[in-house]
Amino acid sequence: MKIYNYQNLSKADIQKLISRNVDSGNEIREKVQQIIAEVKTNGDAALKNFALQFDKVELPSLFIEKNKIDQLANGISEEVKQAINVAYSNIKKFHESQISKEQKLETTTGVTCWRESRAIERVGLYIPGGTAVLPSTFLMLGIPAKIAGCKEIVVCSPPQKSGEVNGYLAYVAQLLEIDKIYLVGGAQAVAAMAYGTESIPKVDKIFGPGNQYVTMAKTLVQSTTNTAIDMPAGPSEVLVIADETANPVFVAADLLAQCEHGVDSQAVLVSTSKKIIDQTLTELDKQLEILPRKEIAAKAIENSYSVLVKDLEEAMIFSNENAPEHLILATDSWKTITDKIINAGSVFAGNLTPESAGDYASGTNHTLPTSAYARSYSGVSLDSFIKKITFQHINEMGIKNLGPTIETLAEIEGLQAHKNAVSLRLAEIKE
Ligand SMILES: NC(=O)c1ccc[n+]([C@@H]2O[C@H](COP(=O)([O-])OP(=O)(O)OC[C@H]3O[C@@H](n4cnc5c(N)ncnc54)[C@H](O)[C@@H]3O)[C@@H](O)[C@H]2O)c1
Ligand SMILES: N[C@H](CO)Cc1c[nH]c[nH+]1
Ligand SMILES: [Zn+2]
Repeated sequence: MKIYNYQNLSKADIQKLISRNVDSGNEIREKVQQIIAEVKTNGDAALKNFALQFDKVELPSLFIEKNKIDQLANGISEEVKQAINVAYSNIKKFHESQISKEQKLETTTGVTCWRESRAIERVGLYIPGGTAVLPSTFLMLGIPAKIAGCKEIVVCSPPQKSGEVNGYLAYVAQLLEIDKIYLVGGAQAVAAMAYGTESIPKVDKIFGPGNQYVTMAKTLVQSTTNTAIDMPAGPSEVLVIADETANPVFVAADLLAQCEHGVDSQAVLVSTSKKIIDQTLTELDKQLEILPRKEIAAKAIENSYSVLVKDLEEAMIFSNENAPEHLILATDSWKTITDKIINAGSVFAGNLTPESAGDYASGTNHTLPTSAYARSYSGVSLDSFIKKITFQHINEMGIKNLGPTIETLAEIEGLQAHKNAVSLRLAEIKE
């Protein structure tokens, strides 16, 4: 892992360092465009062909239903069920706490404005399953969708070699009372949910993380269909800010946790202490050696780097530029810097707070913006599954009070019909 000294970095160097997963040759875009076009034209048949091509599975059916889900879920151990139940309960508590009702407001006497929430009716959840199947993602997307009250929840996940999903995903489906899972992965799953096929219903919004193909597909379909997306949530990344109070063993473990997701993941260590950087790098090599996903993590470490800074303030400046998906504050002084955080998907504060807690079970959502999109996007929450509709009611006093203002503004915009809509009411009231 390369070490940079912040003092020696030019603005251009920093921009280069913080850019990640850029499809500069447009290779991913072009491939995904072809996949989308194929699904649009050939529907289910294309999905079966892609399952064969990418997942190496011949699928007699593109989905499994309740009987099969129950059978697969029954095959998992009580211990795992218990762990999933704890995660389910914490995620549910945290997302239920996001339910809110806004007050009605009288902006001018007789003019009342308010907002009401409505669930997005048809949502599509993408559960990654390429290099690792992620039942935790099913919890992270399914729980807020259920709390919001979405009417139709379409779930897609790549078929496993068995031609099914694994028992852990099936158990989560049971908990969420979801009776169907589509065995479709990658860009083709996103295309299917955006355009609809013979088997897969078109949805209003697609949620979920995925590799660069999935993320590109989401970005493309949101500009070519009326299907929205949660955010670009691509290859996992982490930035750790560590001072001399950090524990290099924990820091190395946190860096590797995101690196093991995929070869295109990235881990960044920003430290005020050269000693901590050196100790972390030594520890990184040690821990990497015994990881089952060593090859994947080692590749991701090639995309990773560390930066030596003069103090925590400088560390925060770099971190805000980077806008990481996950930001770990490996310092006992974390309380002194939280208000300086401007861009981050999710923050893990203090030396005993591993990022894995948020990945699985503390309650916060792990579906988060990557590739610096944390500058403008929030992670998934209950709000992601809800639209807020504005309402207004104007009574006689209200139209008398506000009418002349509207008439003047309509007049300066040269929109006579707008003005008439007020004037005719005012005239009627006077009569
Ligand atoms: N940002 C977040 O919130 C978040 C959360 C969890 C996971 N992730 C990320 O999700 C990703 C999951 O990736 P994954 O690959 O394991 O699973 P995935 O489900 O995203 O992708 C697997 C699918 O990709 C398609 N695919 C594979 N190779 C292809 C190729 N050469 N051309 C076209 N399509 C191809 C196949 O259809 C396959 O089914 C990881 O990068 C992980 O870091 C991100
Ligand atoms: N770290 C991932 C988000 O980038 C989420 C995840 C799922 N399972 C383990 N981790
Ligand atoms: Zn993770």
